[in-house]
Amino acid sequence: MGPTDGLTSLDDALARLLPQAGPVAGTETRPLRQALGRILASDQTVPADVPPADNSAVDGYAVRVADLAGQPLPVSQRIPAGVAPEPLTPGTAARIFTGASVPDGADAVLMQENVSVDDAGLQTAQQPEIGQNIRPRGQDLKAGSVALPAGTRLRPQELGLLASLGIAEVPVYRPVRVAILTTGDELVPPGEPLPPGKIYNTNRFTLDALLQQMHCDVVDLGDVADTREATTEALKQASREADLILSSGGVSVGEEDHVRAAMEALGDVALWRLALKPGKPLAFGHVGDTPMLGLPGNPAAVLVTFLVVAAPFIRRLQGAADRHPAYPHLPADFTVHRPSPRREFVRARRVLREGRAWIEAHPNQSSGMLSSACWAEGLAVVPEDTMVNRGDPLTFLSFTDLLG
Ligand SMILES: Nc1nc2c(c(=O)[nH]1)N[C@H]1C(S)=C(S)[C@@H](COP(=O)(O)OP(=O)(O)OC[C@H]3O[C@@H](n4cnc5c(N)ncnc54)[C@H](O)[C@@H]3O)O[C@H]1N2
Ligand code: MOO
Repeated sequence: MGPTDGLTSLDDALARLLPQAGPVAGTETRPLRQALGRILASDQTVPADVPPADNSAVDGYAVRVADLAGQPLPVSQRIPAGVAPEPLTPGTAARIFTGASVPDGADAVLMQENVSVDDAGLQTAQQPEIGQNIRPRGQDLKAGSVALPAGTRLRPQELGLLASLGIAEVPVYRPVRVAILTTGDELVPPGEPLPPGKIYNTNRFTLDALLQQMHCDVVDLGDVADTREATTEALKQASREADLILSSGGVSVGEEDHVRAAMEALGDVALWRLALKPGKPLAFGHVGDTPMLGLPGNPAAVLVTFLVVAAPFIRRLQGAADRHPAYPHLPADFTVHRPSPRREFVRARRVLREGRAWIEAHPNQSSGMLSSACWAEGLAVVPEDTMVNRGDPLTFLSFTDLLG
């Protein structure tokens, strides 16, 4: 078999994999301050109009527009924010402040910069429209409507919106538990001396941090020796404790690559080898009933396969609604002369040149290299079997977009 024969396209792989991930069973109620990043488990309806009353958008004077024919208008009341006003006495104006309730009978608010006020009352040359500078009751949200549907990820603005409804705690899905195991006899934990032939374990830290950013609970099974027995034991433990298992390394074709064989023996390997660069040897299957993604060992392949395969899978386990973001297409400031049958995710960043944004690719795309991922702010997508000339538009996925 040639190096690209029998590879599954990324789109086919995702189409097979994602429907297998449904929301985890189990919800919990969280106070707003402890709900950041979590996924709403039920629709949140609006209990009462927001804002609850017509209120002023400016500091100034509330008037009835028709009364302006009889200027000057005496100032009959003062309405700071937080006070319930009296109805506006006909033929008068009310001093009012931003956010304060507009009195019944008033139909516009004049900015204080546009009026003069003396002992006789208020005068203005303005001809306000009806409703000017009034934020109407229910402008933000109407009672009974759905403010946020189930499946919404709670960002700072959603938490603020829930507070504006008077909601103090929300039902959210429980965190997804993801087990990580890193395999390889060459691995040494950082902080220890490095004997000849060894390298520091990189992927354990990248994966742990990616999962933290996705608000998952991490079950860290640590470094697993390159033996069938150790791998089997670790996978069994992972399947008992986690909703998803992520491993790094040991999925390629060498005889030291035990992960795929152990996975097959304990469950199944439904998919192996994707038309993806980096990340070709990725394996998907199950250990018992627990889904598992066996990511390749190369550190940049771990990052890319997590972002493009594991992250969408995790979002579904979390109960997050599907997203269909329109990613920007930007001209490439690089070339690809040799088309590849694997879709390539190129470590890249945006640069301003000639008055517009271009995608600059790191010159070294080795999948063993993380320094290019640190230089980058995202991934440019080079489609399968495609040459790239300078200026050709490519999709740019920022790391932030991919983790959202
Ligand atoms: N004959 C073939 N060899 C390889 C193929 C192939 O198709 N035929 N594919 C290559 C590709 S592409 C990749 S990617 C790697 C993936 O192999 P594995 O997933 O089995 O990973 P390992 O062999 O265990 O490790 C690969 C590489 O990554 C380093 N590594 C592993 N874990 C860590 C870690 N936690 N921290 C830092 N670095 C790690 C490991 O030392 C290796 O250098 O296979 C190619 N070979
Ligand atoms: O698919 Mo591998 O991840 O290129 O190095």
